[in-house]
Amino acid sequence: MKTKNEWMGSVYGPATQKFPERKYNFTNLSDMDPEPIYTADDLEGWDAERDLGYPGEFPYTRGVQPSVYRGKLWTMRMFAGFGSAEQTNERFHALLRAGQTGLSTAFDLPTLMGYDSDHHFSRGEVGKCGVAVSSLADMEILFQGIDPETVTTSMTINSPANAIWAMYIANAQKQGKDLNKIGGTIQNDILKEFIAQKEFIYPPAPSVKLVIDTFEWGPRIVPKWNFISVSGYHIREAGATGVQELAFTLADGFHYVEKALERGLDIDEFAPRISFFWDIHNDFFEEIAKLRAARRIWARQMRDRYGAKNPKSWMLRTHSQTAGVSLPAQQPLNNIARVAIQALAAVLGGTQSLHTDAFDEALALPTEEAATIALRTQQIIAYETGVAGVVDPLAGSYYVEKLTDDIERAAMGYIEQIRMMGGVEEGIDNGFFQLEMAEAAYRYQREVETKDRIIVGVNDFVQDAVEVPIQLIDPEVERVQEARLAQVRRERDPARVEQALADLRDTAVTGANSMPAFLECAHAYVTLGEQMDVLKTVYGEYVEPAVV
Ligand SMILES: C[C@H](C(=O)O)C(=O)SCCNC(=O)CCNC(=O)[C@H](O)C(C)(C)COP(=O)(O)OP(=O)(O)OC[C@H]1O[C@@H](n2cnc3c(N)ncnc32)[C@H](O)[C@@H]1OP(=O)(O)O
Repeated sequence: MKTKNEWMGSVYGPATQKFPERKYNFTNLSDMDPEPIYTADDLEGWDAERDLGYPGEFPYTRGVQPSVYRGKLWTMRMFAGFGSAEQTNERFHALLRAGQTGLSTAFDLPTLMGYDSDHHFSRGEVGKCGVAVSSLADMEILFQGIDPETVTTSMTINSPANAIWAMYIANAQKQGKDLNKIGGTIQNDILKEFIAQKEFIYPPAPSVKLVIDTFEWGPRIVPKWNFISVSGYHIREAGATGVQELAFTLADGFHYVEKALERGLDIDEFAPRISFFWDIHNDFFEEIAKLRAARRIWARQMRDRYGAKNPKSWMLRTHSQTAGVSLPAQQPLNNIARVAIQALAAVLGGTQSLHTDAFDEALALPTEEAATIALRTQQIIAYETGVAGVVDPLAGSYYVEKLTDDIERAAMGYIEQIRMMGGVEEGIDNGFFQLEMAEAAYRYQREVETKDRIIVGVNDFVQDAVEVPIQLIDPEVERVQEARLAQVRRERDPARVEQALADLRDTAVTGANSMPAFLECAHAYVTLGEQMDVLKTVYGEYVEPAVV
């Protein structure tokens, strides 16, 4: 048989002289330039036992479970939340009735920033991009009729994660639920807030301390809970390439591991409950290879660098979401096709949990119809295409294996660079992440503007605007929240509130684990804003330095 080079020289070369390659930018979204073809010659030095293995075994390239989707389909977990707790509770029930298999909560901006709905900073934003939760009273309504022992719930909350998690747990305790049985995830990934999304309150060091409190407390008290979802999603949405997303996110994950080890925690006690979250963009094979490379890097580093012995500590389990940033407002119905392709990549990449974006995402929060089509897209992939019937069906593809290797190598290059500069917190301080991402975003935008990269409906194949109905938020929600907060403040025990806040403040002064104090605050109906404010008196507030 000919070698690849021989074929390129004797067959491909002459053929493309006669009929030249299209003048098009074939690079993927990480600026890697694929060759026209891959063969066994590209896998020289590749070792199937070392680099691929079997599903459910180190290094987990092929998936964390031996049976992957033949055992259990990925969790269909649609991110939802708007308006009041009552309205979101209704949407949650509708999604479960439609066949969704887990819940995922979107909070409004005031909640994400640690402000109560009646704070003057919250005006105009209450219930807009998610649900408003200011105290246990809201949490009780939000999850009414949903059993925390049978439905796992994710909550996208970062700076105020400890307080919101404590409210969820307090609500379960009030219903007499067994904390050993309740499962779910809090995002709780503050590092990517400093890198990308910018929803921070305190400076990096105390913020990371609060995260490590959950690493210590979670496995002992709520053992089935994933107390972190280390997130590449927001890094990617802020302009990073796929390789940068992978590298920066894994570097964040390693940073948390190192901080937990510094605290003296046992790696095999906390690491099995670290989870991840990736953004799945348009380049189909790049995204599949990214997920495979992510599992392999995590497994290798956790075993060989950090000395974890429990195989569960080596397994990178992940949620994925189709890329919001890839869904333009122009010709929005085309986004249904984009989401289907991205979701297929997430599934072929072996995700554990998936959110599919609604086609109207660029315009507003999804309407119920748009959210249902997005869920149905997952169900079509799961039940009609056959892709869930064979484990890691792309293994052994010359291209996919080579790309997995290349992405692993490129991401490890970044991870080593970050380690050399002194770690993630140093990279935040010196603007490294921001500059790298800005450069990548600029390059991408230039490619779009010069039509070096075609986005259908945006810079080519354009047509007149198509109107679609959008979801509007009733401003009345602000009044509902104000009234409920007033009632909470009137009816709670002020002495208990005062004591709970004093105890929470003490943890910031002494460095003690804050979770017991957050839990008591939740039970005492201390509001979110009051809790965040008392910690500000010790930790201060973070002001981002200018990056030049
Ligand atoms: C963009 C937006 C914003 O900011 O605005 C956002 O951030 S939205 C962000 C939204 N984020 C999310 O929704 C995060 C979602 N994350 C998660 O659900 C989790 O962290 C996850 C990724 C680990 C997935 O957890 P999950 O419970 O859904 O799924 P798992 O795969 O862990 O499955 C549940 C249980 O079934 C077991 N299991 C699963 N598959 C198999 C199999 N084939 N054979 C045997 N057992 C299996 C698992 O070990 C586990 O058990 P056991 O538990 O006993 O091990």
